[in-house]
Amino acid sequence: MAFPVIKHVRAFVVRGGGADYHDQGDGHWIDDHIATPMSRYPEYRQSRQSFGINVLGTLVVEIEAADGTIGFAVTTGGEPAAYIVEKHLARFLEGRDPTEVEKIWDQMYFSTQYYGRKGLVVNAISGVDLALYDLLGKLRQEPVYALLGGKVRDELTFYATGARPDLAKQMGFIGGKMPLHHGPAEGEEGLRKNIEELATMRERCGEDFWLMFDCWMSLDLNYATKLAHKAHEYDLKWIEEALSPDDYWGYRDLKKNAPKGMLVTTGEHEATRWGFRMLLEMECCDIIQPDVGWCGGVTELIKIANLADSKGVMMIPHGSSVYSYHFVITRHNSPFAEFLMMAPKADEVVPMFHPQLIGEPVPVNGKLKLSDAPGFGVELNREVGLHRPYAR
Ligand SMILES: C[C@H](O)[C@H](O)[C@@H](O)[C@@H](O)C(=O)O
Ligand SMILES: [Mg+2]
Repeated sequence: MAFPVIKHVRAFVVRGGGADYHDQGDGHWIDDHIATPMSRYPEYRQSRQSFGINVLGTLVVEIEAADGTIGFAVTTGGEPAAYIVEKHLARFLEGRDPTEVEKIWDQMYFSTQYYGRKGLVVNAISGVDLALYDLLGKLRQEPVYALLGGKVRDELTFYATGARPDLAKQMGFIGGKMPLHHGPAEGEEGLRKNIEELATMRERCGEDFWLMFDCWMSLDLNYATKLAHKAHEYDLKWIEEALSPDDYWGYRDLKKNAPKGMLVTTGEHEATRWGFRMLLEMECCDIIQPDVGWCGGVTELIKIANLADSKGVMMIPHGSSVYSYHFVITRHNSPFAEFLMMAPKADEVVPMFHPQLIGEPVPVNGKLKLSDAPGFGVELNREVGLHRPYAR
């Protein structure tokens, strides 16, 4: 079966929520005194937007085939990522057979290795790779999960990330991951407040509901160890991304220090098979959490997930809407998925990448059956104000 060649690659930017889901309005739980590496500076402690967590905005990648079929994807990256797509990556796609996914990925990665390897450049590569999978699904008239080997279960089961695990339990989620609000700079008082918040949620949620802390890279090994042991009293299921993504040695030690039965997780700011090989071979964590829009896309996540599977480590992608759902449903070592509560008070289920994806599915009672619509099963909302800063 011959496929139409790729004619155009276009990169757009969009502001206001969507794939850059930290780009929210005032009063949102996701920007309310959450501990970060910048919390050591009091002026940057209350709001992550104050230090620029939302500076990039959303990157939209569109890939148009010669027959007019368009695949697209959204991720975090904004104008700098759009520049990389238009000025550097597009040359490896335009005029090419869209089924050459591995060769295209290889050329995108190794042509940018001298200035990329992780972060923004791999976000851009991920956006292109996701758009290519969406295009392939539309050309083959198959959902992406069918391109990845098919479903291993009928539906997805979710935990919820947000400030209100008690409400998440009422909505049918299997667990609630809370943002950690106080880091080492706030001393013993901050540590006490963290534990008090956990104790309150344990009281409201009962014994069996999963509760987790998301520490967003904010801690040091000693603080993380103390937090884990104090939280063990309230049956914290996992402590997430406690340390810097570069501190593989610290994660190795935290996994040894953590109470028996508590999971150590990380990976959302890690990238490529090589980064995750380091986490796995140094035995840094019990669950890896790559974001498919940041780690290299589907093509790279296949390699990452298989590495984890070979070591008996769960791979639960960081919340990335349909882009992770289509992957998770095909993997035995991904038994559940993350859903990020994007309602400002975390009190209702709204589409994670709202308003960018038309037809974006959401869990109902904590579960979701994916449709068999082609590609990732969503369409781009062209009313969101697409801007193409580096049109060619
Ligand atoms: C809730 C966390 O602080 C982040 O905002 C969240 O995006 C990420 O860490 C997650 O695991 O969902
Ligand atoms: Mg996280």
